[in-house]
Amino acid sequence: MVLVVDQATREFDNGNTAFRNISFSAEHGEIIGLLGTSGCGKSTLLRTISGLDTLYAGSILLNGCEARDCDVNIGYMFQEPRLMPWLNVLENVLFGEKNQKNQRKDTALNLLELVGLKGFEKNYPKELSGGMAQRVAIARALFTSPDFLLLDEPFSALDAFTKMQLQDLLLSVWEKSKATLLLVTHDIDEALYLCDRLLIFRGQPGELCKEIKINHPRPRSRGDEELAKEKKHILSLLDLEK
Ligand SMILES: Nc1ncnc2c1ncn2[C@@H]1O[C@H](COP(=O)(O)OP(=O)(O)OP(=O)(O)O)[C@@H](O)[C@H]1O
Repeated sequence: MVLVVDQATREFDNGNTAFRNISFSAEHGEIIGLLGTSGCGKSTLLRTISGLDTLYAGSILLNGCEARDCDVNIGYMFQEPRLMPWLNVLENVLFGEKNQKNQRKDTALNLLELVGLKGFEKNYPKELSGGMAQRVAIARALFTSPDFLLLDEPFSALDAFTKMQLQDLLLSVWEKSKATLLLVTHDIDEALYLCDRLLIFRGQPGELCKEIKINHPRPRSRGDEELAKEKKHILSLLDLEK
């Protein structure tokens, strides 16, 4: 197991507890979806796994090393692309790279081609559509060849068509990189389309109420009847079924 979360809890100074006694694990190359109602601690959990938030109780092991202490290669994507407005597309992908050798530049250019942005390397963020900017964010997240890719609602601000395109793009880059993916999403269809396993969270503080294995082979069909049944099941777990 490349990720082992054991009885993890995050309580803030003001008394808020984001999540409580969470335990799960992930295998190398798995795509895990984190689903749950608003405020049940999904984003905070992702931050603690990334090592950005170190004040958790319990244990979070990444490749056998405690998250707060280790230096694992992690890519992070958010709902908004968070690009540097004063840097062009290529420079955004290369941002933070100390070694400006041509080889790294080639890696960035290859990634931009992979995400469909060949020819836009010199454009600035304000010249891009929302979908294009998120493509840059994907390329940037993959630039360091991360072992783990953490995605916090990465497509939720996009229109339905762009969202579907980028979901397919994510799958195709994952096929090549085989990073372990953790995807926070509110979109059950997206989770069922992309993930190998879903973790369903509930409550405030959030607790893990169910793990669901999605055994469907890829490529999956978005209209699949079995997945539609699974969606109904998830809606009932979240008390959202009408
Ligand atoms: N820095 C903080 N200080 C105090 N409480 C916090 C802090 N960050 C998050 N929380 C609390 O932790 C809980 C979980 O927040 P979090 O953003 O992780 O939930 P979420 O499931 O990602 O929500 P959403 O789906 O709405 O984005 C909330 O009650 C929130 O108020």
